[in-house]
Amino acid sequence: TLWKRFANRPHKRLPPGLKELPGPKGYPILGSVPDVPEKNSAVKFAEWAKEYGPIYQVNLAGSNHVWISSDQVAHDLLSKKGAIYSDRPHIPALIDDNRTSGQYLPLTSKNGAWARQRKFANTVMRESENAKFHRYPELEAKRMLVELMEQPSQYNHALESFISRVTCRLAWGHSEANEELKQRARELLIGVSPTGAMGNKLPFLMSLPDWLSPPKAWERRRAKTERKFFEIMQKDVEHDMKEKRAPQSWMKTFLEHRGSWGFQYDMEGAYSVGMHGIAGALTIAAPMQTFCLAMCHYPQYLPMLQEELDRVCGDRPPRSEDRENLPFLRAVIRECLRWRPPVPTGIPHYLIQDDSYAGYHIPKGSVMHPLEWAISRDPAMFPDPEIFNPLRWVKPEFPTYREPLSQYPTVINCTQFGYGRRVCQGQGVADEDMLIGIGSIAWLFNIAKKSENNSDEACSDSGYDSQSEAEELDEKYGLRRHHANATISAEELNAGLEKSEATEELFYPGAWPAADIAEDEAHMEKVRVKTKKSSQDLDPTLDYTTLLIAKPVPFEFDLSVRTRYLAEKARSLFEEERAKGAYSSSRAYWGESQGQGKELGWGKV
Ligand code: HEM
Repeated sequence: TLWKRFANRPHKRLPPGLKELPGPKGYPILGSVPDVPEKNSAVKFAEWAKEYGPIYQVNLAGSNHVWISSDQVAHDLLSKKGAIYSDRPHIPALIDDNRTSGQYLPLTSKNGAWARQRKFANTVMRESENAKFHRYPELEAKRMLVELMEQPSQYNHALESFISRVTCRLAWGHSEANEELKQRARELLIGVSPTGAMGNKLPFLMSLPDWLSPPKAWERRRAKTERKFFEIMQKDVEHDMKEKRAPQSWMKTFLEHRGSWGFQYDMEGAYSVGMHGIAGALTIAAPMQTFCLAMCHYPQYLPMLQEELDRVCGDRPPRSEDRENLPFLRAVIRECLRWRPPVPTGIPHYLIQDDSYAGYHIPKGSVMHPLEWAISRDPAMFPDPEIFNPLRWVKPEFPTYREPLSQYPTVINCTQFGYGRRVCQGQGVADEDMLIGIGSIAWLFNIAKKSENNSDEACSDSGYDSQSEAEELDEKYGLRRHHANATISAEELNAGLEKSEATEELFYPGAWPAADIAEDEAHMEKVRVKTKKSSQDLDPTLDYTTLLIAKPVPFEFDLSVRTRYLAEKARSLFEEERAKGAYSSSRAYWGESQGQGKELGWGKV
């Protein structure tokens, strides 16, 4: 009986007529924990889906986890049966119970706090969307471009700052707290990730006194610092409102109608705004970094993107109004989300009563994972799913093509934002940030794999008057130059694929490519074999971080301005805003060394 108690199925008694979900057997007590790698665990769960089907269960240290790898099944359960599938599982590493504390909307169970905070969030999101997000993304994109020109090797820092400054402005009206927000986001991500805080791997650590359990002490300091930070941010906006100088923000909207949200405890508004700040800062930089990675490995698409941006935007970076005229930019962004989903294992839902599906029993208490990694690789919907191919969204022969192209492709309502009642509330923000952020980068820069051949070739259309002037200016600005390819070589067109499959040279710009990469079955077989083999040898396009939100591990690549003219244009746009006092520097909230060794401050990450 002891064996049975710890064996790999929490519910052995099945309701009549129903079968048990298939799944790996696992080991006593630990279940399948030893079989799940920390790196790319989503790939492992997707491999199991090939073996056990689109819905299967896995025992992980005694709790039942159900993995869904089909959009249809995810909709049938998580959306259509939202009444019983919309709670959240318990996260052991947090000191306050995430399901009931009302501190973090994405982690709260379906209760009163969730309902009122979601309503509040809907209002503020709609309000900022209608105001084109107060142009904060466009303003911060100008700063990001200059930072990228100054220090291209710090690209991930510049991208994350862009996102966190925009989110900071949206949440509290200014960008001063951007470094603090990034740190709050990092620490919370560690706290909630199964591969992060020790308390999630060994929950008993959270029942010990703090002095005996460093992970618990770490979490207590994190939670206290976060609370204090949210409190300071709210007070600052209150103060600015009194002085009549508060820019538009979610916090300002909250305070203007303070009594009308139905919030029930003192800090509920502060947490609600703060949580949205954190959610924004956490997520959007991931697809932006994926974009850089994809452009290195599939270089055939950047010239197409630049042709579109040049045609539509000319000598300025993209603006919100350009959206409908930039279908290829939207296709590239949509493909970044599909190819490397920012939340590859999905954010789990929790089942509150026994259920059944297609003759299978799904026990109450199951943790339900919509496995984004697998859902976005369904070969019927996404032919050759391992390949980054934005054309699948803009060429009619692909199943994902949809008209009108002024609206589609769009990231809005895509599976990467989840399912049913818990669907992501920041989709509009993410959509805008990615359009402006990724569009601005592609407008100004060439991105290429680090290589000696392609870094310093002279370029006739660069806008430099002479080679020596170009070199002088590059030196002054610390820039590297790279010219846009007018002709895509067969090698580039087939980047990431087998060499033997080279297609003929293709001239661009002018039209969508005439030739598709990967046409015949034999070719695809090779691609698949290569993908599989290289994932074992750690394919560089699979080198992602292991926390719940996955970003490419920082990598080296060539980031170089396309022309001097554009570089100068970008600089003058930035200078114009700077002269108006638009950009403040970051503020340190906890004194020296960000409060190391003190009661409040940055925890070790
Ligand atoms: C590329 C960017 C983003 C991705 C991929 C993403 C993805 C997700 C996913 C998968 C969920 C869970 C849905 C479910 O449970 O079925 C979620 C929930 C949520 N997201 Fe996002 N998100 C992104 C950006 C944002 C931003 C910018 C914000 C806020 C400004 C935000 C706020 C939220 C909130 C509040 C929830 C919780 C909704 C609830 O539980 O009821 N997200 N997001």
